[in-house]
Amino acid sequence: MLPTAVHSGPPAPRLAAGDAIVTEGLTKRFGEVAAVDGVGLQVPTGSVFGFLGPNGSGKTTTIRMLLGLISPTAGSWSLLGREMPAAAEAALPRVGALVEGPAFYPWLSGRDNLARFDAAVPDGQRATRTARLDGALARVGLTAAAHKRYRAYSLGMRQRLGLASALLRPRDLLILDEPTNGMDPQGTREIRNLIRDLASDGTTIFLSSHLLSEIEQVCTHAAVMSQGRLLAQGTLADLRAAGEARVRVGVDDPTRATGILGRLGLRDVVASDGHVSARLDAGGPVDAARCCRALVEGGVEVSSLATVRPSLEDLFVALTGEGFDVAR
Ligand SMILES: Nc1ncnc2c1ncn2[C@@H]1O[C@H](COP(=O)(O)OP(=O)(O)OP(=O)(O)O)[C@@H](O)[C@H]1O
Repeated sequence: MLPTAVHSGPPAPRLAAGDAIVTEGLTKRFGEVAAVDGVGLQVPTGSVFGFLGPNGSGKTTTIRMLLGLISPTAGSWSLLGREMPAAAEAALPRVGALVEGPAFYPWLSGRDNLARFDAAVPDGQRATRTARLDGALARVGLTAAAHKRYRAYSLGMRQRLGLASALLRPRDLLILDEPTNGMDPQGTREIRNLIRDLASDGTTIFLSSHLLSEIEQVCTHAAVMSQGRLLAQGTLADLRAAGEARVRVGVDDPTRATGILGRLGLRDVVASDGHVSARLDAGGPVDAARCCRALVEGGVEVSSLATVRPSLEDLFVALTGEGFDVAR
């Protein structure tokens, strides 16, 4: 899927059978504020899809609409190929979610809390409950701490118990809102490994984050939100490739080199200590080899040559006009 950089109304994506989530023109207004504004998401089945955006950009509101927790003001969406909200009863049992942390009782153990959740699900057969609880606890690495009271759990353990509650049934899609928010590096690593684990079993995972590093480490795809609007989406590789490349050449005479590259028609030519760099327009007539040839023919000594692509961070800052937290 090619990245779509969208600045004036996102195109409505085609409804593809292979997509776990599709939204078209999804919009939520709170009074005058458009918290989510015409969002068209396309989340391929089997992807680990990062929903990235600064605080307040509309991620949680989008997720709450996807899950039917609030109604959109406009737009439509489907989960696992089923039109929502009409097919909620068929689709939602196959969707696990972690939004705003489930309410657990502090004085009950993790396992007892989970048992309460399991008992509340209509198809939770009693005879198989023990196996379900043990399976979910094992999945999130809480077997040893299963009988500890919830109030003694670390933030990471609490978050993992939340995930366990989402995993009591086999799921085709997991929707996780900021699953590592507020966690220390160790807890973050644990959740990240768990996500990789779940994804390797074929579960589609849609997770929101305001941390670019989170998305880069675990996701195959990403979408970027800013002020309620979807600015871009695609595979991480496609998003990276969408940024404009620059050629950077080590030279003995940057001033002369600047003139030569300018005459070639390159834009944004910048000379710095021992180097000259310029923008390489994608598909344009001038590539790095041609730059090098022109410089040498013009009497400039070339000591190094590199094509530099902007990082994802550069791209996202350019799209949103805001800095992202790139590390915790
Ligand atoms: N119930 C509500 N009533 C009024 N405004 C709301 C409501 N819920 C969200 N908003 C507003 O909608 C915008 C988007 O909020 P949202 O929580 O979806 O963003 P977010 O990207 O998830 O940010 P964060 O990571 O901080 O939760 C914000 O301006 C927020 O104040």
